[in-house]
Amino acid sequence: MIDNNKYEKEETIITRSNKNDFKTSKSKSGKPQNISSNLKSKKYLSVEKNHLSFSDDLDSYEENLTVETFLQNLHSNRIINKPKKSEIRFKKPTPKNNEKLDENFVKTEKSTLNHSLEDLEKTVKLENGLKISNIDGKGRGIVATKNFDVGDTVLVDKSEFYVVDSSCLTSYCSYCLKNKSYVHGSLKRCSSCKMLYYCSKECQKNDWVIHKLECGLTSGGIRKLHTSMRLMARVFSPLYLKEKSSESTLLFEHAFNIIRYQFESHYEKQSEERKVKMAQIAMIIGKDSLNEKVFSGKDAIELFFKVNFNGFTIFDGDQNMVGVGLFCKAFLINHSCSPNCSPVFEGNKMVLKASKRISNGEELTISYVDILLSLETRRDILYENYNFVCNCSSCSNYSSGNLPKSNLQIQNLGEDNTSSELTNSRFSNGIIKCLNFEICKGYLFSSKVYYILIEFEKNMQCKISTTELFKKESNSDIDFTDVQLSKLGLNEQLKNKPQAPNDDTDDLYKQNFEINNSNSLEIQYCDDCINNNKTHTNSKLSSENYKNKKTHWSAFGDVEKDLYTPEISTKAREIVDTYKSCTLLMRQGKFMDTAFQLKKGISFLENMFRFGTYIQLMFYHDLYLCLLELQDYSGALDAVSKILDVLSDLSKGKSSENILKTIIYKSAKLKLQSLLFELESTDSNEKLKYLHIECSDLLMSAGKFFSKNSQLVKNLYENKSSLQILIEQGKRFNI
Ligand SMILES: C[S@@+](CC[C@H](N)C(=O)[O-])C[C@H]1O[C@@H](n2cnc3c(N)ncnc32)[C@H](O)[C@@H]1O
Repeated sequence: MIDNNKYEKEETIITRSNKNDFKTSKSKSGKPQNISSNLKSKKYLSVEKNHLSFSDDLDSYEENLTVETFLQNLHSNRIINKPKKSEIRFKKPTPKNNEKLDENFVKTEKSTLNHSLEDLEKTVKLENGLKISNIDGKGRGIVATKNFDVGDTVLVDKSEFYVVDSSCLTSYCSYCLKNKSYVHGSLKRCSSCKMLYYCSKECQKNDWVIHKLECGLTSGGIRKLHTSMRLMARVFSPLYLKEKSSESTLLFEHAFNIIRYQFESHYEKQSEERKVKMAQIAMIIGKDSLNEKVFSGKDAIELFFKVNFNGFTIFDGDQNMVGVGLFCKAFLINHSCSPNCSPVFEGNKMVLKASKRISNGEELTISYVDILLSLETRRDILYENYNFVCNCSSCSNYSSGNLPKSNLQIQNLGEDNTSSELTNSRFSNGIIKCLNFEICKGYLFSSKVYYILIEFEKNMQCKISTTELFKKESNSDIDFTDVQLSKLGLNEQLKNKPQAPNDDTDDLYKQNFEINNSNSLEIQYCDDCINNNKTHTNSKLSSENYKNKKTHWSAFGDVEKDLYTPEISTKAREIVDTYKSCTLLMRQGKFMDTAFQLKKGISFLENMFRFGTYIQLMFYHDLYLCLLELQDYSGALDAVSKILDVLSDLSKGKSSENILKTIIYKSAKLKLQSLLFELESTDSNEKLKYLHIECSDLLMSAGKFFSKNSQLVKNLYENKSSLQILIEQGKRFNI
């Protein structure tokens, strides 16, 4: 079934005749009939970093379909047997109609959500040291029955149902999830659906049993199934298994039953609109099983919600998002914005590591969202996607107010006076990403603008005139620029100066912000972040700044005055210090040293996640800058936690060379790219010297860890031609 890269050959339309197989039909034109031609989804179940992945953000497929009509039609087999459009256009149900819904369900097996925890434990089979418990206000959860140290593996869980995300199907083997760069030869495409890729025939063969339905749906004409829909097709596959007793089919069935009977669906809490969306998907994917009444309509819809609410984003060793999977133990882990565990993946295997010390009796938690998001944003995501309001310590500490709100709207008035958005939702909490971020890597932010931002965030739009942005302030360690913020209706807001938490910060506010009468405001911003959008390059790597250790990226100056409790501030300082040295070391390519530095500051890890939240709230911009810098190199938190994994493994006498290599490789590659970028725009001798030092550092550090023949080194040297340019340039300047 592997295509052997004959992509150009004519597409085959497959009709499977076995009664268990999925049938596709031909349209008059001879092309596969598109049974979802009315699918109009633009967005689909999104997969976000550190999320349990899904949100059912589908646009409606069939606007007037209701759950009730879906079910009614289902039972009269009208929907399944190719309904006419007119037949499935019904009015929205009244609540009364809704009540009738249940009567229409074909009852299959009852959900076992209410079964005893002991039964669940027998089914799920957790490892020693863990048990399932009811957790107040959260449903079921997993609790430690022994102590775990930071870095310990707490749980290992292999997914039976997972998919490579549609955006990267060509880069990963759909079975073993290996990236193509680690595969001998190229990935081969499934000749049937022409959508999935495999690294070997063996992988394709192993995947076939679970890919079959997905393959049929795809080759049946729905050429571009969403990631989520493909996952759902996979979940349905065990219903079509022929060899009922083989080991793998038993595993699939076991997993399927856990998903079907144990995953939470939040069905009752879902809006009619959402249910309709799921019904539409059920019509497409679960068609046959619904026809054969293996499932009731409600069961099918619920199953889709279950898949929706319980998926994990899978990452590869480089922390790139690969796809989504369902994990039949880990689904029980509840969320906290200050979690004590963090999942890492080896293919479809999740390894849950303790990111904090976990005591006997403590609940295991992971973060379903990016902890660097603002409280408000986290809340929105959690409520929207997982139907709960988080009450963890990070959230409740701040629920009483005094929070910077998100959604600061700042517009950049370009030279031609066209306005364009400067905001970035991820860093919406007062940190404004430069429009040209990919080039500039710049953020507008400073703890000094903290208070003013809070004010601005209250529904107003500010305009920044770029012509005023670039006056440098001399004698400043950090490059600041005076920014003229002309405002829209700001008068009242500015007169009512924002409340600072204490006198010191109030003074700080006074020193830094001047309100003038002409409806404009002088404000100081970190300059390099927004330095001339058009020409700004990666200034953090510029030689001058590097040598003087005072780039705006390494503004490791004093942490600003305490904005919150002394305890938090002290912790923040410690972390800033740790980050400071880590960032520097990492920037120099001294990864081993970075690791040791991190080991020294091991308490950093314990607080890393917790402070992920505080960092942004407090606007300790130095700390945040460090984070960003680390992130630039190798995915910040992930890289750091990986380094720590390495350390903890090393200290247990194990070697995690591969992890370290991956970090180094990725970091090195990124660094190289930045250097080359710099190089292209430089004509200064001085700078070239610096670039060469950087490069040799880079290669030396790479050389420390790689054998010359390793794939990683080969990959790194793929950039050889660019390196060559660098060397040639160096020769010209006698370096
Ligand atoms: C992946 S499941 C976790 C296991 C779940 N408690 C159960 O019993 O199946 C996610 C669901 O658990 C609940 N949950 C997770 N974390 C929570 C938290 N911090 N507070 C309240 N509910 C939470 C929500 O209902 C959420 O949709």
